[in-house]
Amino acid sequence: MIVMKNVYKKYPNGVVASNGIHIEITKGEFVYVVGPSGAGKSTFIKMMYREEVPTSGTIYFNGTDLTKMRSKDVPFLRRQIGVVFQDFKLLPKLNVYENVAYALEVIEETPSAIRKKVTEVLELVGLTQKARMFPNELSGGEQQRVSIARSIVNSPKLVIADEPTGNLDPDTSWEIMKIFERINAHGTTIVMATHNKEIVDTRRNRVIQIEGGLITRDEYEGEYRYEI
Ligand SMILES: Nc1ncnc2c1ncn2[C@@H]1O[C@H](COP(=O)(O)OP(=O)(O)OP(=O)(O)O)[C@@H](O)[C@H]1O
Repeated sequence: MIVMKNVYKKYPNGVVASNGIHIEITKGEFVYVVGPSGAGKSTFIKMMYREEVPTSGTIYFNGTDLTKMRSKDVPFLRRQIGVVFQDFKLLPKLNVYENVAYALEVIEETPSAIRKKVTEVLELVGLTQKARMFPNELSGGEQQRVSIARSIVNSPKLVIADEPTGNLDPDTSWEIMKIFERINAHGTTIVMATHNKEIVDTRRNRVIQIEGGLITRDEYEGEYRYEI
């Protein structure tokens, strides 16, 4: 699904955030990305949905070379990838239903298809009863569930999450984790950057560790451990 070959990324300020990354992530995998702050985790995952472009090297997403992709084709790529952030990034003036529906309206789905899909994903994340509420009326965990619903409403092949439990208490983090596991069980690939040791050590999955812009560990059913 994702293949990175010799990916190097230097920001304009001279910081090298990827220093020769090789990786392959296969359809259906659940992958944690761990490593110390500033290691290059966000840069690594931003390059997967072309939020950042490498300085050199190649990145394939389902056979398409993202480094050669024209800007006009980027929206098409984004429809195949759902993204979840630590700070939710919901639209404050839209209610739960509208926040999720928005992702489909921009791609001009029919109203009946939108209703069907939004209803389904709100059910999946357990927010059917809160569909008419606004983001500021929701708890952090509920807001994150809206943002997950929004990320999957297009039925993406890949969901990328950057510290999705970073702002949540431990119990709520577990609920969010279960939702990601449910999505993964449907065959969707999940790539999740996280600092949550408890989750990584309890729900064992592939662990890719990044330090200083390099992959320093890649283990199946790995632990969280890294030296700070
Ligand atoms: N847009 C940018 N411009 C310049 N430097 C950047 C930019 N984004 C990130 N960096 C730098 O690149 C390095 C890697 O950053 P990145 O955000 O990828 O790390 P991270 O592992 O996700 O960190 P954290 O766990 O703190 O989120 C850091 O030194 C950071 O300051």
